[in-house]
Amino acid sequence: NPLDAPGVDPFTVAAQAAERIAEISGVARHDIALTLGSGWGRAAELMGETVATIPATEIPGFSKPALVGHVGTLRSVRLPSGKHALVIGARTHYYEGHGVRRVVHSVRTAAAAGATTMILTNGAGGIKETWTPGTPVLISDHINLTADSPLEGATFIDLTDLYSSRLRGIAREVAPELDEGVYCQFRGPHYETPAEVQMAKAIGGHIVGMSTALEAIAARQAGMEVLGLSLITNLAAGIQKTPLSHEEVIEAGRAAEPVISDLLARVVER
Ligand SMILES: Nc1nc2[nH]c(I)nc2c(=O)[nH]1
Repeated sequence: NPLDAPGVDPFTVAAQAAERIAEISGVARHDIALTLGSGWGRAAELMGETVATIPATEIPGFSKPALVGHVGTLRSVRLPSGKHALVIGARTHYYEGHGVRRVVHSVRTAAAAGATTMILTNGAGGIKETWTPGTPVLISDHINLTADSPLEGATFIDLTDLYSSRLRGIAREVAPELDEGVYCQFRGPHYETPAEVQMAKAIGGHIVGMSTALEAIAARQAGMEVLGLSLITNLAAGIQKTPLSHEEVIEAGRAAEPVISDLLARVVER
């Protein structure tokens, strides 16, 4: 992967990736980009007409998906407004151990492709007991527990209102019932112990996951406006009485898919 070469500039690779996307899709500029996490996969076809479906392996810096079910493709979608959305279905997770550059490459590529809005979605564990599996929630802020950053060198970036209150306002106009919470990114790939979930709660977290925070920081560095949405597919360990199971997670995501994909399509239309 070109991003692994020592001394390579990740923004150069992102520019090459954006160029390739423009070539293959025939779309010179994408106005908005979305990363679809567990349970959000259906949103792409609901939000507009797919102009091109691009295998991630065709694009410099992207890698084959590690998760079964995560189809490693990017889609160029023409929205009813005539704008274009770049839908990224090939997220690289931090726990794959390929380094932060690979984790945030899709965001940097989206910015290089012209996107000024980055919508980050994920599947996550819920700490708030009122959230049942299948509940989508807005991310109001994050706590980055990875002890890592996509920023290199003295790039002191402000992260105030990182999860745009303007975009959250629009989302709530579309779906007033949406709750919100603070997202804690753990390194994973193990789920948290009940004690770690209580720690996350004690430090102000409401959602536990293994993605998104590092991507959001990179999106801010690229000057993009960020909207984050978590699909609560399970209550975090210790919050619910039964042990976590990956099957339960997949099932909850599948059941919620039509609802949240429609929600996302309506938010994007705005
Ligand atoms: N860290 C963490 N990530 C998750 N992703 C999903 I789906 N559920 C969880 C969870 O309970 N904890």
